[in-house]
Amino acid sequence: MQLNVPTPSEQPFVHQSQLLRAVLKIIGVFSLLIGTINIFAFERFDIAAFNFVSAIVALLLLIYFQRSKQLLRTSWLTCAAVTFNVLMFIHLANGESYSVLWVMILPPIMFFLLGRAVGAWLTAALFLYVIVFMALQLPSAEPRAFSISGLLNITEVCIALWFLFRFYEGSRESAYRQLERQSMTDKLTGLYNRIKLDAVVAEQHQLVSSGQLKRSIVVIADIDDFKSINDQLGHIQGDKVLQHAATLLRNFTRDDGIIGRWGGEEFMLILPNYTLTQAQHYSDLLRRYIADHGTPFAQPLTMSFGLAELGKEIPAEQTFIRADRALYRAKEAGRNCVKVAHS
Ligand SMILES: Nc1nc2c(ncn2[C@@H]2O[C@H](COP(=O)(O)OP(=O)(O)OP(=O)(O)O)[C@@H](O)[C@H]2O)c(=O)[nH]1
Repeated sequence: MQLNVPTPSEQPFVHQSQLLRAVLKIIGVFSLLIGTINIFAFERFDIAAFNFVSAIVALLLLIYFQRSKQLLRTSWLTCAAVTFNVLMFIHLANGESYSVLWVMILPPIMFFLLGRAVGAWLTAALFLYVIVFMALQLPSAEPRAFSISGLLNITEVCIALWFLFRFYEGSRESAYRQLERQSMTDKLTGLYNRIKLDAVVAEQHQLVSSGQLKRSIVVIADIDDFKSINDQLGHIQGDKVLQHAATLLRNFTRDDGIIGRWGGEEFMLILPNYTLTQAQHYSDLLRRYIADHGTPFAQPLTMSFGLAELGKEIPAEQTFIRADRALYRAKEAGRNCVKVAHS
């Protein structure tokens, strides 16, 4: 259950940086392709020159970003370069051959890179500009038949939008999954946190109540005399002992149950389909496994265990209370032992 999760502070930066790099690469590749088409298919060297310049600008921005890591500045420069390029292309083509369609690639780029508010204002302003520009062309416009260049523009814009949205959605989904993992992970130990444990217990309770699961046992495991470990070694080393205890718990339980950090020096293990007797035996083996390993600082490490079965009729919180009372009895009995709450 160990999860490698980036720290929350680096997460948005990673996501935005990936987006920026993808946008610059897409712009670079597209500009090269379209420039080539403009030379060989239409002999529009002026437009092709713009395309090649924008490919070079995209490459330079990519290099600049790799070196400086200036996310916001590079995002603004990218948006400015793309806007300039699209508007120049529309002007050079006099708005003909569906060239105005290219304005459609601006919203995804601006929204991705500059955020919802700035993206909304900028794209609205650019759309307005293009509508006015087209309106001014109306008096001199002649009705034209659908042309090969019009078809190409439509195709290119569709492909560009497809790539942009496909990448964006993939990147958004992976960011969401990472956030989801973070929200259920205890930062210190990498085990499930209390939020996730509450959800697991609620789900198990529901399964037991509906008869889909025969039974489920909640085990609370607490490190003995952890305060004195902290006092002797200091808080930082105390954290390492907690991490070590988490590793031992994870290594022993593997797929047998669901394990997490309940809080402080307390852990919770949920054992679906175990009887109380089986869970008691299992917990005793776990107790011995931990005592045999000690702390990484050659000190004894023991844990006490309190067990309770999730009951059909009683609320899940009552099971926590009963398991906690059993744990209390284990502490009173001298620690390093397992006690069961019998209904
Ligand atoms: N290093 C470290 N210590 C913690 C953390 N969370 C809680 N603690 C410490 O855990 C200790 C728990 O102390 P007590 O509740 O007295 O329990 P105990 O010393 O383990 O005694 P028993 O449970 O009765 O065996 C306190 O000193 C807390 O400061 C943590 O994240 N890191």
